[in-house]
Amino acid sequence: MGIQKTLPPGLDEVDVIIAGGGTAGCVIAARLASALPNLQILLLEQGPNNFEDPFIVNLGLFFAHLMPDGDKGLFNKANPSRHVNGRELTVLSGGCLGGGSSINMGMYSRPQWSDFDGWGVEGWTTEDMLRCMKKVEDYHDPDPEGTHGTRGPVQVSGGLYRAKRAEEDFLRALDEVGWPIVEDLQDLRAVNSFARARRMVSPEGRRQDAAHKYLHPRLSDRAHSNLHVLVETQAVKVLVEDGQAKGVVFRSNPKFGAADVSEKAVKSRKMVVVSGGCFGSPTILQRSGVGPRDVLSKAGVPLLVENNGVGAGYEDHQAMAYGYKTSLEMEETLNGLLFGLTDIGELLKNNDPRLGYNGQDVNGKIRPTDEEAETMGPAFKAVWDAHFRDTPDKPLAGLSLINGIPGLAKDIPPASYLGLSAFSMYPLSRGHVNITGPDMCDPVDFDTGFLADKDGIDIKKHIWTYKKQREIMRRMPCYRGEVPSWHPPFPETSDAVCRDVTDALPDPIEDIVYTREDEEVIGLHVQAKAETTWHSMGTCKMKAQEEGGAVDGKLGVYGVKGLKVADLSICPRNVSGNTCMTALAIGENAADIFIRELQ
Ligand SMILES: Cc1cc2nc3c(=O)[nH]c(=O)nc-3n(C[C@H](O)[C@H](O)[C@H](O)COP(=O)(O)OP(=O)(O)OC[C@H]3O[C@@H](n4cnc5c(N)ncnc54)[C@H](O)[C@@H]3O)c2cc1C
Repeated sequence: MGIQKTLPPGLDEVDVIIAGGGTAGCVIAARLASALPNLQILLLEQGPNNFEDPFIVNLGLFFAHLMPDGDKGLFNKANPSRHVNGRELTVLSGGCLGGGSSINMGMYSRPQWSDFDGWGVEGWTTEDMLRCMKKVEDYHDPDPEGTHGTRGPVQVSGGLYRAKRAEEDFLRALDEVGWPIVEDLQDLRAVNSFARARRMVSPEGRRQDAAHKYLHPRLSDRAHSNLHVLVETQAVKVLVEDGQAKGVVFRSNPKFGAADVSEKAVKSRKMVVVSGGCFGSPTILQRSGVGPRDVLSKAGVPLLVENNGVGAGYEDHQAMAYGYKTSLEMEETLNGLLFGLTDIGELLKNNDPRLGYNGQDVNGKIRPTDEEAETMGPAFKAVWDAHFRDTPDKPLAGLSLINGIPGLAKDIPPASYLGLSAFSMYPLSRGHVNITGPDMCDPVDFDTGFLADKDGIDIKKHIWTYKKQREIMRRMPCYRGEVPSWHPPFPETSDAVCRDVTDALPDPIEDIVYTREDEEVIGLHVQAKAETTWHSMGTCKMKAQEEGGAVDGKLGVYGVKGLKVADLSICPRNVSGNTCMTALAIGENAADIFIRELQ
């Protein structure tokens, strides 16, 4: 049937239903359809098709999806929280075919070696996941450690464009501060180092989303008549009968103007895979009657299977972004696009190389020394000893040089800014994603949990990172000061106060000395400004049920036969990297597991 918006007559029963056509979902649907040609595979995606959409295939237009009126993303609104100054954060997630991989910034990043091994689940070791990542990748750059794949569908390259002056300035500053620059930051081992960034783009600059790389080729090759895709179709709930998944209740998504939005059912003979991402998966399960007793009772959904792991333990990499003034020319940066001054039509007409550029040229993963950790107080030291000291590959923070103001800047005039984004790799704080009623349109009770850990350790991590990143930026030859609204408001009397400079800082450049009061100012600024990195995960964790897990090592939902979850919601613990490659690798590993079970 290919891609449709309504289920064609005669297709009211299939073998496998995949609810959610995002990053992992597309991989699973494609792999199952190829490996099991005798099985009918149906993929349901709540958002629109993404095929050849210029705002998707051109990575450089990613910022359009951040706009509040974007129709390819889902804007998940969190509850107000005192831990982030009472703000109601909005966390964007993928909302079209290809999910997050269709709208993300395409930054290529992978976890550290200790991450997957640390999950402690058979079949999900780092060796297992490295095999899956290699299966995903077609890596175009030097690979000194031999950890990358070259035969997978997803091309990884530098693309066509780099902002050379900012990149070289930043590398020079890194050298001055003493951070090593390595060839490959993503070899699963590199830490306390930086590298030129790679992107999930082809060498010609085309985005490598999961739908274009896995799904669309199979839908057009005439060899996969068993693969069916319904877009603009919401999976409302899984039909669970006698402890077994029997099908899915769905409806056309009213957001796209369908005339008939009544609920219908499609049956599955063998398996239902929920792959709705960190927000979609727990809410689909809870509407199905699978979840914590109190949540379902409050929402008025009859409890079929008590499963306390569904919806609990939400996490993200909490991010800070810092803006800097520079002597760069406007056209050496992406600020023209970010401030809406560049004519996108012209870029498209001229096939401008910046269309394949995500504005990130250098990335790093950094951690303090044991001695530095010691100076950050006994509570920090306890966390350090428990989570970091014996895993020396684990960074505390990820840094990226951003070739423009790192966000939607309404409060400052257009100019040639640079940004530095710094995110916390393993935050301690946790939130939740729960339904409040039985219907698709009932609001979701979403708590990010950001910065809510009892000893303020997540804030301390950002304070340490703030100081480190600023010392790099101050040493860039093009540095001309900080953008005050994108920095803590240090008092005039402080060494750390933000000032414009008319030239590069003269040598020797001394590190800023921060007082305790300055650190408090940074901490308050973090609470006022911390944002999502869009790396939501962990709301259906794969771990023992008595430890709060929702699914087992074969991704089976505890208490329901034939029901699986496969996306970033299954991550039992965080990973130190941007999460798209992890989601793709989860899709590959899940597909292998399901194929073995379905054969
Ligand atoms: C703006 C943004 C920028 C990012 N930048 C980067 C980056 O540069 N590098 C990187 O590595 N990672 C990045 N990420 C993160 C990465 O893309 C995601 O973590 C990853 O794609 C998530 O994969 P997933 O399979 O878990 O979920 P998704 O890809 O979100 O898939 C879930 C799918 O399920 C669908 N769905 C949800 N509910 C339902 C329902 N009820 N019925 C039917 N369908 C449903 C959704 O529409 C979606 O398509 C970014 C993410 C975003 C949003």
